[in-house]
Amino acid sequence: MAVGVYSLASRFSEGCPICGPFSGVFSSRKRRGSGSVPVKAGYPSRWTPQRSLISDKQLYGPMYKVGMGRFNSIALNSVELLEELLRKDEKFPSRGDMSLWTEYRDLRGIGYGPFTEEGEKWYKLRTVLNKRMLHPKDSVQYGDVVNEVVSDLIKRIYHLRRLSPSGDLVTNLSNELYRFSLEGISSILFETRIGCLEEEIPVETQDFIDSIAQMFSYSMPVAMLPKWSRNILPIYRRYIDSWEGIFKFSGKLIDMKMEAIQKRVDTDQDVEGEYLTYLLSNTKMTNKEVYGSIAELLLAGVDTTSNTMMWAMHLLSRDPNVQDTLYQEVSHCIPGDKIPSAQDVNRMPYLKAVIKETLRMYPVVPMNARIMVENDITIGGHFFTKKTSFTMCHYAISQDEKTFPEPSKFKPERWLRDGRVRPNPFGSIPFGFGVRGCVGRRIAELEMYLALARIIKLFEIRPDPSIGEVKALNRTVLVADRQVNLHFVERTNEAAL
Ligand code: HEM
Repeated sequence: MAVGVYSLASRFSEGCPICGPFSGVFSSRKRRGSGSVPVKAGYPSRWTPQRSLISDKQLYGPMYKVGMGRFNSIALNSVELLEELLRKDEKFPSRGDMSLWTEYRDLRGIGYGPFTEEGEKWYKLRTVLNKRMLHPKDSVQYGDVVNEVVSDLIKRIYHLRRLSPSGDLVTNLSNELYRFSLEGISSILFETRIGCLEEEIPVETQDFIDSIAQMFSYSMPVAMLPKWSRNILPIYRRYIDSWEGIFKFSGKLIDMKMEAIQKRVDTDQDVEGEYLTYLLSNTKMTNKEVYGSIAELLLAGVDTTSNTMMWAMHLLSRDPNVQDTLYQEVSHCIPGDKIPSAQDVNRMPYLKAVIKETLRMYPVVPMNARIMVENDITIGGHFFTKKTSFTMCHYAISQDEKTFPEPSKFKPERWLRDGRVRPNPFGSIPFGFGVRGCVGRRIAELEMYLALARIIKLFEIRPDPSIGEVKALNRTVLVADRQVNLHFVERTNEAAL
């Protein structure tokens, strides 16, 4: 077995709130007769680490050490090991060191949110945040809000098509879907629209979008550079400025909501509202925690949803049969010009299967991490001391042909509950697992279902052959390696809006 050092820096994006990979040291001891854990050697040649996870498994087996300096981890690359680890998850699971994000919060006295908080405090925070968000019935209440945003997305698709020379092409779909997702999650979290789908994005909203992009792009250099360089190089200042921009924008919207609530309280009126109102009127949460949590929910909820939608449309455009089956289901369940409601989605199993299969082929979070904080642990017959960091190789695991025959084929029917044997549930867990799993799952699914159902009802989506073969890159989330354009060929007319 090869022995050497593997560069984690080229494998992970350390700004990643979900992987939390720059965390901890590991220490393993072999159990009698179990052999040692192989160490992965060499550097990947391109930024396609999710694909190299598949070849790693062939070279090193399902468990191997990856690391650089003090950043080490044990990669788990089989469904069995993944299940074993997650079934032993601790009461307060941890993904690892989040100091890159907590530093700014400490500097400004802002509370931590669900990503950055740990231990019992994290648990208490999640108890409040989960309500009105995590149960499938909770998401139903956001159906109308999401549908309003979907209507604007569809108007925008019509507008962009009209501008294109062929009359039906939408270019740079990722960018359009980013605007849709940010508008969608903001309208739920802030209970207000922020204009991302308008032709001219309002200046404050654009500054906010730029701040998010800046924060992610400066995370990497800030993590890599020594602390003493912060006063000399401008990078750290820019990184801090980006957080200022994020909190300035979200803080202003939260303050406006607080004022509105206060006015109602002062005039003895009932306080009614959606998620932010619920958080602000919840006595278990301080305002500091609301600021921290809303910002982290926003940051987690945009690229994840938008890239998944982009991959779904990309896959559908390349598979007319799947697209047609989806169209048949949607038009049967949603006759005429009716706008699908959150409840209607439950009558569309194929729609749900399309998203599930998209997330299997392109798990937007291709790797995730866990650190056993409290206890030593045995995985696959190997003993690891507490504080060991584990990397869960979701991308490779969901491409394993033992769990998913013909893994590179887009087959939504694998997920149908029509009597067939369904795959091992740990084979594809795009939203994570257990109490630390994704809090926004139901919201994300609702947004994707409602948008996709309406788009497919109105348009046949076709690929743009000029862009060539689209590959996935790991940039914290799985993104396309090029600009994706799609033809939206109209099935009916604009009156269906
Ligand atoms: C397709 C869309 C999405 C995918 C695939 C996704 C995936 C994930 C994954 C894999 C995790 C880590 C779970 C774990 O460690 O077990 C996570 C955590 C999280 N997600 Fe999502 N997510 C999506 C959308 C959203 C949305 C829309 C929101 C906000 C409303 C959101 C908020 C969060 C938060 C706050 C966490 C951290 C939870 C914690 O540490 O307690 N996500 N997500």
